Amino acid sequence: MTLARDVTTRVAELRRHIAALYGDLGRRGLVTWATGNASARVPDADLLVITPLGINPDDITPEGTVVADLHGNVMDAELPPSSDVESHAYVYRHMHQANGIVHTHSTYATAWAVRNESVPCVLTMMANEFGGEIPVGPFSLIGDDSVGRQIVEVLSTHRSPAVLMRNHGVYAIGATPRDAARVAVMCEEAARTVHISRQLGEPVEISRLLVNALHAHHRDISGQPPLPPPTRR
Ligand SMILES: O=C(CO)[C@@H](O)[C@@H](O)COP(=O)(O)O
Repeated sequence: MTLARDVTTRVAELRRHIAALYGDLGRRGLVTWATGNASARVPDADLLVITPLGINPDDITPEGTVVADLHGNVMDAELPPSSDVESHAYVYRHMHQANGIVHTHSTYATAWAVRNESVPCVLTMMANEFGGEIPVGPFSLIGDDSVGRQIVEVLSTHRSPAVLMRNHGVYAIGATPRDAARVAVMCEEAARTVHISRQLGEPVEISRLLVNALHAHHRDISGQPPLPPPTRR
């Protein structure tokens, strides 16, 4: 594959960034051995950079990441791509503000996914970050774009930038790969706290009005624009 020099530079930067970010997810305990993946859109190039198949975060290197097009076709790689490459590509094609995706099987969030239960919005940090509940998507087979289709479908009716895929794990979307990683960390934090709260009794809800006010205020002070609804193509 021959890329323009500026695209080559961007790809090299994103390869380093995705390798570092995935290593960090491992050190935080969000990805254990090879139970997740991460990707970045390459700006203005219809390409993405994604972690390779079955990689332990301790072992990832920039050279080991995979460059693919936005249909999941591998363009440059030493290793096979993540089995989710077509799903990440589908999300980038349909959510134009998404520039990073992180997938984890983090324990508490995945426990909610196994129960097919959304995490209710009962924390101010959830209102800030997710603008409501963290929804659950349906069971989807892995290996093609099925998971991506469901991510786009579910997130089109929620403000949350994360979705729990039933019997599977977390997919977090961000305006940058680092934002997606932050969303994945927040998702696990929320799932853990709400789970522990439920062991003590029934969590007290936050009204929709207050959730809206908190979310709007957070957007104003953080400068994070909301991800616009997905477009269907
Ligand atoms: O969730 C699953 C399998 O259950 C996969 O997405 C996960 O293990 C990561 O797979 P990849 O190593 O990215 O192919």
